[in-house]
Amino acid sequence: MPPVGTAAAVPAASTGAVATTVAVEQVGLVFPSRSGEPTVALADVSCHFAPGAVTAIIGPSGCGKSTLLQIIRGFLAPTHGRLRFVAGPGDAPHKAPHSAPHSTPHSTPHMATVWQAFNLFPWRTILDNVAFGLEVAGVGRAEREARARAALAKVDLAGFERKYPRQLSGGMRQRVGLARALVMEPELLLLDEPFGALDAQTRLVLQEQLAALVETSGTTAILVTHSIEEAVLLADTILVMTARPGRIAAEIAVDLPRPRSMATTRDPRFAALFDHIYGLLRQEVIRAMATEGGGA
Ligand SMILES: Nc1ncnc2c1ncn2[C@@H]1O[C@H](COP(=O)(O)OP(=O)(O)OP(=O)(O)O)[C@@H](O)[C@H]1O
Repeated sequence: MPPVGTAAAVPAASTGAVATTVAVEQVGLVFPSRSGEPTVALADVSCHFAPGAVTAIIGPSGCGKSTLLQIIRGFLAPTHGRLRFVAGPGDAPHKAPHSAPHSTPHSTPHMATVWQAFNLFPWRTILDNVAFGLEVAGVGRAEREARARAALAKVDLAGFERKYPRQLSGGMRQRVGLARALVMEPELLLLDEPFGALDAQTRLVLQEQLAALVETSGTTAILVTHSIEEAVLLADTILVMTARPGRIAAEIAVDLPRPRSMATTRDPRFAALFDHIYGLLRQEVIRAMATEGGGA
């Protein structure tokens, strides 16, 4: 698993993230196979990730969600199609608009990723785990420690700086993972089932915390999840993917007010969105099961 947040260009402390638009244009990816049929993971995926907004990607297992994220991260090259990144101020509905909007083409934005596996270095303290990406980028000790402390405070882990990962619960370790991504002040934050390995109660608390963090960060965020509830709670837009080969089946705007919390899940609009997405997903899951059953 690659280390998190090790890109070379690190914004200076407290400058805040510059949001990035990601345009995915007719992207396809085929995994070759030495024996048997190649796997068509993605077919002609076109979608748009708005600057400063949270976009959730949801779809049946194996439809290519993680593959799409890996392409955006630059770890996989698409077989066809292209990606475009545009730097500019965030204009997500829940964030304050900037006074002089502008945007410029951008080669590769500064990205950070939070994976389901914690991937912390067991021999480093929590502070040194969070500061790792800054250390790799050559940021001096005093600044990186100050930034790491501030990131830990954002995820309610002030006071745990000198502990080691084994001394923390799973939920706390995942918050360290989140702090490690946030400390890099990424223009693009990629979240691949970040809470998938956690128990239900811890997951609820972390979803609420993440909702609060993304509301204030201004970073463009892409969240891959299996949870409809998580998608509706966190996202401005939800992309529902088809069964493999993955395409975008629907793009759904989530117009629930922010701040959102568990109380939001009792809003009738939440239930309506949940049912709509469940209906779309159910069709795709049944289609995926039929394809697998047919041996395709
Ligand atoms: N390195 C690889 N080589 C060959 N096939 C692969 C590789 N990585 C993924 N696949 C296949 O590509 C398809 C898409 O995989 P991917 O992990 O992107 O799906 P996903 O939607 O993220 O799945 P899940 O929800 O189960 O995590 C699957 O059929 C998977 O088996």
